[in-house]
Amino acid sequence: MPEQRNPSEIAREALKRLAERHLAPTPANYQACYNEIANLPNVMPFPEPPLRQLAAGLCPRGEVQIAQLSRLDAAISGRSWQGVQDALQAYIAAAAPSQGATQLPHEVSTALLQLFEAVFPAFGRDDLHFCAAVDELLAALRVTPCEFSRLEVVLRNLAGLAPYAVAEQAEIREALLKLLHLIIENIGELSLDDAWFKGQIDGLLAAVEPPLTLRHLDEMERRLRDVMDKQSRARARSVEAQEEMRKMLSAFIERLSTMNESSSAFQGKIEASARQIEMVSRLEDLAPLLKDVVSATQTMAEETASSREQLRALQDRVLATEAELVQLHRELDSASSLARHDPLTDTLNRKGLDEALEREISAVRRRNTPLSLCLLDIDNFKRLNDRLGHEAGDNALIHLANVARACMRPTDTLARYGGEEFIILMPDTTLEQGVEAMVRLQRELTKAFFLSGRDKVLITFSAGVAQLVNEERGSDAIRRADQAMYLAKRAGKNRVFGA
Ligand SMILES: Nc1nc2c(ncn2[C@@H]2O[C@H](COP(=O)(O)OP(=O)(O)OP(=O)(O)O)[C@@H](O)[C@H]2O)c(=O)[nH]1
Repeated sequence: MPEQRNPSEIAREALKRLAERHLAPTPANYQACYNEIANLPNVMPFPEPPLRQLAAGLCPRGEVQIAQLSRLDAAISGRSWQGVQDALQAYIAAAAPSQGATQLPHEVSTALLQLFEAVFPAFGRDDLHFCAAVDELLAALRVTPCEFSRLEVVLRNLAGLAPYAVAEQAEIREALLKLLHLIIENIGELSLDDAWFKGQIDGLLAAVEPPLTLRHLDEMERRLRDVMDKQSRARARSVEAQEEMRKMLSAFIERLSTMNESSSAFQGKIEASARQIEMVSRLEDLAPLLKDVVSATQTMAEETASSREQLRALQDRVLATEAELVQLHRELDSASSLARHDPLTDTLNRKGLDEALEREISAVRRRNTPLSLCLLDIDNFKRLNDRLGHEAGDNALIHLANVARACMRPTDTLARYGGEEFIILMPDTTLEQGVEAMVRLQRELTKAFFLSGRDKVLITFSAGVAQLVNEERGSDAIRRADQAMYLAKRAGKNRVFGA
């Protein structure tokens, strides 16, 4: 039977053993020596505090690691070594894929799934093989865990089909554009006699040239609507006018035939009376015959007068309809003012600007990007008009619009706001960038002289630029730009001020 020793002796002995073995005097080492001397099983105390410290130092990435960390917490609380070991192994396995890993981390497969689900609808569902391969890929990504080997197979399959699907989409786009060209040209052919139509059609054809942006397409749709609107109004009115003319013509013909009938009846009556007169021998027999002739002549004269009257009324109506048609043509020709384009400079007019501004504002609010707008006013334009004539003034406006168009971004919009005032909408542009863009336009204008006959004329402008602020209405931003432009004029003209 082993000798029973008291705890204070064991404690002293344990201290001596620590010193003999040159062990660090930690509680764990002391406990181990004590147990050894006392013949107790050497149970390691559960190191909860350091394990908690370790757990607190871990930075989990992704749902799997977060789950394993709470498993580790639970294992520490339950003082389970096995639990701690399992949780740590799983935590490490869920880290970024190392060489030899066979599964895609969950967060990566989820992100890929979201990306592909957003991108693939753009390819349409025309190509059945491609669609099947896409569905396979999405299904593989939806499986948790997502195996690399499976993913590789479906990706290879999809990569083989993708170039054909992309090429097909490009071909479809090109074919649609060709079709659109054809339709527009055809509309143009039908309306070649009208200069307004011709201008709109040319604009439309220019708009369908690549690069094709949503703005281009939107612009094209609006122009096409103008053309269609004008055509349908013209067609409706000319059908009506034709109908009126047709009715008038048939009334005219009817009238002529009645006149003809009554004059043949008159002729017959006169001839009969003449024969009877030849046969008459007594004067008293002649009197009633003459009376008949006089009354037939009177009736004829009355009918002729009324026919003349009716024909004159008909003629007046024809003339009125003709005048109405001329007026209609005039109205239709000025329809461009109702449309969205300024006929002189081919920039947007006020109506077009309002629509474009609304469109841009809702786009910047959706995308949370900046929008700047510039109001520019040509300097001393009255003097230019007075010196060189109104036509030269018009050409100067066209020149400015052309130079502005050439140095603006394709996404910018140019509109004629008033006589010699223009507005430029600049999406994705801050106030600073907007001011820079306008200074650039000023520089371009000094290089691109306006030629009036043989005179080189330098056109300058003053401008105010405003960046749309939160919830601000377009009209308020224009007002701010206008005030800044006014200050630029006051400061000596040929300047750009930010609002
Ligand atoms: N040729 C031409 N002139 C126009 C047109 N629209 C407006 N104008 C003229 O532009 C001139 C503008 O004159 P003002 O408003 O005094 O401005 P300004 O002479 O440019 O003077 P500042 O703005 O102070 O530099 C007027 O004479 C208008 O008749 C147009 O379509 N064609």
